[in-house]
Amino acid sequence: MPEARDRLSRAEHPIATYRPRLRSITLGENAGRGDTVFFVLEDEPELARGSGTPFRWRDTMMTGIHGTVGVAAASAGATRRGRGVHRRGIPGSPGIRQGQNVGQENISPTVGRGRGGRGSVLPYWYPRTPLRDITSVVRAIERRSRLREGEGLQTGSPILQDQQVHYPFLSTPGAPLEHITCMISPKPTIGTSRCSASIGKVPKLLLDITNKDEDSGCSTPQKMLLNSIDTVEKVVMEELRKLKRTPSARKAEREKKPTAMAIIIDSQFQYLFFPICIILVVGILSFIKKSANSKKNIPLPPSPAALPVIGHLHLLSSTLHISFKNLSSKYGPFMLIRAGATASYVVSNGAIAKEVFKTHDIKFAARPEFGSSDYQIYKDTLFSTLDYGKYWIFLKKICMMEILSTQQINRFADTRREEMIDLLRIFVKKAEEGEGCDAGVEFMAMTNNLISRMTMSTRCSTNVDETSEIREVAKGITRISGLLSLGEAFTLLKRYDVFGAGRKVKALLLRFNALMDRIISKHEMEIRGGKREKDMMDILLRISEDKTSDVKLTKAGIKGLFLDLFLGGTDTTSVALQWALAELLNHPEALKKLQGEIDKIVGLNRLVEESDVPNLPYLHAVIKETLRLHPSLPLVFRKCREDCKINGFPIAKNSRVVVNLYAINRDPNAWENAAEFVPERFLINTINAIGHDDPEDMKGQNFSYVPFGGGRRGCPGAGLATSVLHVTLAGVIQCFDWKIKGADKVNMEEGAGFSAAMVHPLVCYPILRVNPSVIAI
Ligand code: HEM
Repeated sequence: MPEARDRLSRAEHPIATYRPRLRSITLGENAGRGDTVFFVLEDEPELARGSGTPFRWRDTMMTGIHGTVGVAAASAGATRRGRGVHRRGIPGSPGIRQGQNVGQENISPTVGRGRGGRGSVLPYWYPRTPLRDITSVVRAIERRSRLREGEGLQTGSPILQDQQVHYPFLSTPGAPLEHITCMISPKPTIGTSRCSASIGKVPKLLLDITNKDEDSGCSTPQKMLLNSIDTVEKVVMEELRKLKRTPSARKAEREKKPTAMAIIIDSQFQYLFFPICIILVVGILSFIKKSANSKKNIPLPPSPAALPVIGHLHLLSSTLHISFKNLSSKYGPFMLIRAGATASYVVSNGAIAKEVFKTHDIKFAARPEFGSSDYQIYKDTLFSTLDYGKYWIFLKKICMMEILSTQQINRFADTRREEMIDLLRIFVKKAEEGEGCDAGVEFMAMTNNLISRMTMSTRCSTNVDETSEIREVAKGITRISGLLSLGEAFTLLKRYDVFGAGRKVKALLLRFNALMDRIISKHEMEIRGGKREKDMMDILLRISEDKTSDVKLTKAGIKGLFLDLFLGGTDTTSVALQWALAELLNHPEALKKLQGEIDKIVGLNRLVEESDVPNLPYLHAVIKETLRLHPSLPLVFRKCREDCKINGFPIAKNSRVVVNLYAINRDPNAWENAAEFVPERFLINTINAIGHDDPEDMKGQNFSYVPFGGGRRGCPGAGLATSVLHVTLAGVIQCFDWKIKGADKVNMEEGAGFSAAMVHPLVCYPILRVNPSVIAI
């Protein structure tokens, strides 16, 4: 109201002003008996005869309907100040022409500034827009009355046929006018069952207002009029809102809108239609299963509030281990997390990890099925994913007694040294050229060469055809496995390989298969030619020929084991080296301390050797602290083989358990300043919770420190990995000072994927600090 009321400056009674032009009309069935009376304002004859009415009908949507109608004395049933039904209902309708001021249709075109000036038929304070609405209503009433007189019956609104007014909330053009007519009619019209009898209260209200206006002398007439308009507006808008909710209005709205289904089917996303349906079905099934479980009163560990279908997926980021850790600080060290249809018990402290790795070791000695399994041509031979059973035990024995035994690792000490020297030479070259290098890339090349040489006596850099192809395959598999985890989340969805990741893995594995066939035949030929046993392939081929063994190692078995050695042994070790160097660069005092220790024990005149490593406790501490903060495989997946209890909660057979090594290694209840890089914590010369002097502490016997997992399925490559890590880092620190490229600190952001690598490449400058002749074989 402020605008209209601000305009009030002089008292003038509207009824007195317009009485000469008022004409009364009666409506409804009782027309003639004076039941419902309306006052209609007629055009002033001299203006009506002119080129246009002063009401500017031609400028509004009511163009061409001029004639008798003006304003009912009490402004029946319309809104004021331009907020009327027409304008609100029809954005951009032709009713308001461009350039025409909104809410000004009552102003005579002859009056420049309007408002009660000469030539205006309305007092200056009169509200501007309701006129059209009121007029259309009154015309409707008039036509209805005329029709009744002519036909005796009314079956619909005559206004519908000629006015074609569109309203946003009803699809039928003009329907609201019909409803307004109904509102104004004191009794429902015969034959129009659509209007409720209850909405006929508006006319009575209007009459009350009219009478009150005439009688009352308590306020200025302008205020009375505006108050009346307020009241009428409220009632009419309320009635319109009710009409909007009628079944017919809703039905019309529904017919107007396309369904979500139609949108999906018509759109470019139609290929997502079936996956979405499947996801929904899976979600519903898992929900039913969950509620069935809760009805059975099976106690469940704490769990965040889940969403239908996706469960807790919305709480998980691509760095899953960090999301789990954050959730565990809220929901405790043993929680239930659902990703789509897959539920996992997540373990985040050493005490519960001990139950999985030690107390119930054999019950958790299996791996859950992964999304990739259906596309895994090695699914029955891959050591790391095989179910616990006779064949897995047989392969584990081969790993621990033959290819990854301490004896075998020692046999390859020279190979490790050669590969380390090659790496250091690359850094010398960079130092001489003053160039920066991506240390991560160089570490990766080195571990690849090392594994290739140990497994099949070939190097990536010298045998481009074979080993670089293996490297490419291994990298591809690791990368795509991230995609597979989505199908994994929706267990049923993986069958459909929605994202095509399964097919890509299969293609890579077929490449690997062909490559391995070539390498195996080459080795077989060499063995037939009397070559002595040199590498892991020779060992495995010998075992495969063993007729006395009750389990046979097939060619497929050899390939599966090799794939595991490549997948498990390259990324993990190079990523750990990268983190170790990055932490040392961010902690120069630790770097200096390590250099001091190596200088003291080894000096600057010879290159550090594996035999020096036991005398370098700070080096051990640095590697341990690195693996504590950055375990290369931060999550360990296990499947429960028998019903059992963990942390007091019953765990059903086939349940999936995820041990979050990352969270355990950073548990603030087990570690002081858990997130800080403090290698000294491993130097304390007493048996403490961490067990520094416990030689088993890297083998998963101390369950607050589990970088290699634990129990039967713990990492079989831990011995090899630690040998490589110690001597390589020692050489890199002994021979060079390091500067970070372009910043004071290395960005330590952790990336997604199985091997928690650094997000940003570790680009740094080596500065030689030993005589280059030291770096020689
Ligand atoms: C820093 C280096 C490494 C780290 C941090 C690491 C960590 C791990 C972890 C956490 C597991 C899962 C253990 C569990 O389920 O409890 C694992 C499994 C495995 N690792 Fe490693 N690993 C490393 C290096 C290696 C190397 C060098 C090899 C072999 C050349 C290797 C071969 C394997 C294999 C074959 C498995 C599967 C064992 C099974 O399923 O029974 N790893 N590793």
